[in-house]
Amino acid sequence: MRRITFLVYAVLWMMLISLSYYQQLKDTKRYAEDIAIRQAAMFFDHIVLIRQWNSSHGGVYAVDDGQIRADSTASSFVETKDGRRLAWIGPTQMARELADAAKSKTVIRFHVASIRPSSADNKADEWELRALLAFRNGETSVRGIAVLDNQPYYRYIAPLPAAENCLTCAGLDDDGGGAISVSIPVASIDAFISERLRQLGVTHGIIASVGVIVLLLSYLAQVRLSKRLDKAKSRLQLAYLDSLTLLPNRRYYDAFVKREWKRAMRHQYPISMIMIDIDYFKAYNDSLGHPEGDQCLRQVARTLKRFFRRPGDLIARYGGEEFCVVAACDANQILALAEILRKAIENMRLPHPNSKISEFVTISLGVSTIVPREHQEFEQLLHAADQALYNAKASGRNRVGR
Ligand SMILES: Nc1nc2c(ncn2[C@@H]2O[C@H](COP(=O)(O)OP(=O)(O)OP(=O)(O)O)[C@@H](O)[C@H]2O)c(=O)[nH]1
Repeated sequence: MRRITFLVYAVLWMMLISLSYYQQLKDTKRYAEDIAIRQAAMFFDHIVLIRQWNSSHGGVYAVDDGQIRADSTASSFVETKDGRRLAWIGPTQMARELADAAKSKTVIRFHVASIRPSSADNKADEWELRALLAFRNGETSVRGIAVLDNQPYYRYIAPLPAAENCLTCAGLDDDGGGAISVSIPVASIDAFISERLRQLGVTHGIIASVGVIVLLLSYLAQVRLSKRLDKAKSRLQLAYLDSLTLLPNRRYYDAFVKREWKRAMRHQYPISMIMIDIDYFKAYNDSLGHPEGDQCLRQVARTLKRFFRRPGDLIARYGGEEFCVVAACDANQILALAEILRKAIENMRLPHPNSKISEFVTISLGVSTIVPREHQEFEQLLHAADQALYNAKASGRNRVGR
């Protein structure tokens, strides 16, 4: 894993965790809102039940302790034989009383709201008014978040059941088009879910950190592994590559030629070799110096290497200023290849001040081809190529010998 890959994975992981955190946060808040609204709806049902009970008894009388805000008309009060004063309380007034009690004793608010209120207490606020109008358009309940006394509240409102409205129309008290709204402070629900939100944050933080640590550890392990591999590779290269020309070395050549020899013997196809020697290289070194000689070897190697791309072919540095080619091809093909190599070096036009045959660096080549038989050894191929090289040198250099 490269550093950029690690960073991309880490960023993706963090994005995934953030997305999950955001989604769960949203779900939890929506769930809390659902619970609050459900609670409000249950509250609504209770109030309706109490109103219906009151209404079904044609209102109730309670001892007038001076706290009850009964209708102030004289007919709203009666006196018992024992001299106690009783106040008459209708369903709407009863709801008001309960609303006052809830306000002073709980965080929940409820309100009997009406478009045509029988008292100022029942006047709908802006949010309720919109809901009351929505009921006229067929809505059965309205929920939402709205500000009440400078505080956000989950709010639920539903119309009073038609039967009860009808009873109120009959004269118990008059809240035509009435509804009851129940409001629960957002803060009370937030307090309820804050622990869950904290847990969500901690869990996601832990999962995110563990993921990043695992990624980091696997990245570091991979870095260590690739360092080891690089070391092993360079050790292997040192063992099988010639450090000057970067061509395979003599050790690699030995293993390669033995393997190819056996394969050629098994399948009975020809195996060929070219021995290559730079002409008058001692004179080159003597005139231009050893470092220039090294440079010349590198350039010759680079040029020769261009012609060897097939996996079955090999060019190696045999030693000193000698190179060796092994190829799975016949005598004509190896002869043609050798001639191509000779020309390629000549065409480099690398100045050779002390050569007796050219002003440029040239090579002599010896080729040999054998279809290996059981009793033969691969050295025969080498000896034949050596002999051919000797012939090329003897007959004037810068040529291919056979
Ligand atoms: N600069 C340099 N020279 C090398 C290296 N390896 C071998 N030589 C030189 O190559 C020269 C080979 O000389 P000889 O074997 O006499 O052959 P030659 O001078 O090329 O003569 P012919 O092959 O007969 O044309 C020697 O002087 C070696 O020192 C090397 O790695 N770098």
